[in-house]
Amino acid sequence: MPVSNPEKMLTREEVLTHSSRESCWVVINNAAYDMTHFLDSHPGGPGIILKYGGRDATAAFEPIHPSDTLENHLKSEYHLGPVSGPVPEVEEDAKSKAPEVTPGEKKPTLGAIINIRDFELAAPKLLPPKSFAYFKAGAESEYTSQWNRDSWQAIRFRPRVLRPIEEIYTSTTILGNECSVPFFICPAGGGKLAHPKGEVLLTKAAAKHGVLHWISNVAGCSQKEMTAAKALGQNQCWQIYAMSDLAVTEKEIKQAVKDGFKGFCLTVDAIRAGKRERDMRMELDEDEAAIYSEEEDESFEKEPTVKRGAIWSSFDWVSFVKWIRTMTDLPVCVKGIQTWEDAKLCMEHGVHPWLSNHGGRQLEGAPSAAETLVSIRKHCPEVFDKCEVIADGGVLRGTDILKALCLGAKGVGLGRGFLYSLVFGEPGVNKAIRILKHEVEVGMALLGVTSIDQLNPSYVDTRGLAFASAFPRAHL
Ligand SMILES: Cc1cc2nc3c(=O)[nH]c(=O)nc-3n(C[C@H](O)[C@H](O)[C@H](O)COP(=O)(O)O)c2cc1C
Repeated sequence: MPVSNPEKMLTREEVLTHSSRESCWVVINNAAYDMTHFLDSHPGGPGIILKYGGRDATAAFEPIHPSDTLENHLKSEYHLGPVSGPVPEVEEDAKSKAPEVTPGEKKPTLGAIINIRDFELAAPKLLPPKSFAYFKAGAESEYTSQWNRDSWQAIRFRPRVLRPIEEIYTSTTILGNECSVPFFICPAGGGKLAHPKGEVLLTKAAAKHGVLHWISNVAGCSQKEMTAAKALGQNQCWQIYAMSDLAVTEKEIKQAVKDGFKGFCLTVDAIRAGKRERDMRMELDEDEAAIYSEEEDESFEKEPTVKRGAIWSSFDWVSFVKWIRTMTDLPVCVKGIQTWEDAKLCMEHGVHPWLSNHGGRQLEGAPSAAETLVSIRKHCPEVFDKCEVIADGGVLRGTDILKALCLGAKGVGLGRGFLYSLVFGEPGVNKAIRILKHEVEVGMALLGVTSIDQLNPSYVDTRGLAFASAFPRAHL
């Protein structure tokens, strides 16, 4: 039962007694919250809240929840009020702590990073294993996330020589937004697992370099914080997971329009959470597991790895477009297009195809964006004229970006690359952008082009893609 007088200062002793399924309170930033009625609605499951029952959960709560989460999702009667003294925290396991430096070992430094893969190699030495696993995880055996990378490599260039190359221009537009480079920051949740300030640092670095930032509606920072972090004239776009409570999503979209966001995408490849086993193993927690007896073990009955609320899965092409067009005339992408047939449907419905398999985190065995680009070119090349095709997945290099552009992509996104760079804060993201821009420039010069609009399919040979796809490399 919620306490009757929310103004009353709660005592530490009182809070400590509410640690069961029947009455579960947690303390966040010195205020107590009654979670009892929210336990079964929590997207991450009840176990994790019960673990913090009667305890201070601030350290576990803050990295994964926007600052307005409690205000938005927990009824005000369950906001119990301030607690008079410190409440004990739960001792975190080693998987939740940043690794200690062993004698003789050096922590990776930003100065030593020379490519995007270096950020990935540095991240597990700086991040708690759970956080790294969340970023790195792909679905099931992770061959799709690996295949995303391999498929860019399977494409070869056809460089042209003896062309005068003086200045190189990397600027372009993506959905009408001026961008200094043809790559952008993909929407991704979990930024605060990389850095306490989270996605606001991504947006600051993006502003500094004229890079488009596409912000996730399940980012660790709230919509308000992301808007506040926006520089004057900066282009930000908003990614939508249509949540099962559509009214919440509608409110966000309307707010994003008001706040001057420049475009939207609906992510459609995640109506269920992919089975990310790397992540699941990290989440296995003996304390949580002990809360249930063997008979009560309900794992695999519900979504096992979901970290967000349930998704509205009843849209079809017509109802989605009708719905979004009641709220905005801005450019809209459908993120998660994996076949030429669906790319064509995007064209027919006046939206843009975003070729993505969610970084291999959703359907194991899904095609890479490189493959989908090739099949659109073969079956319905008119899509490239009528729409702006966006691509992401497995991009590590400026040359990967150029290959996608040669095949018709207008903008190329990176998810993990920027999350790993965020481990070094804003300077890390700045460096990632500079590295990619440098690689794009060098690649363009060596290909024999001086501006992005000169890139076309004659600069690539995609024959190797079909052979390479026959031999995927699984990692788990
Ligand atoms: C940790 C993580 C969180 C992500 N969160 C979202 C998200 O909230 N919304 C979304 O549309 N895509 C999300 N994605 C997918 C990315 O937008 C993008 O499609 C993918 O990361 C591209 O592949 P890459 O990581 O190999 O670059 C996420 C990806 C990662 C790795």
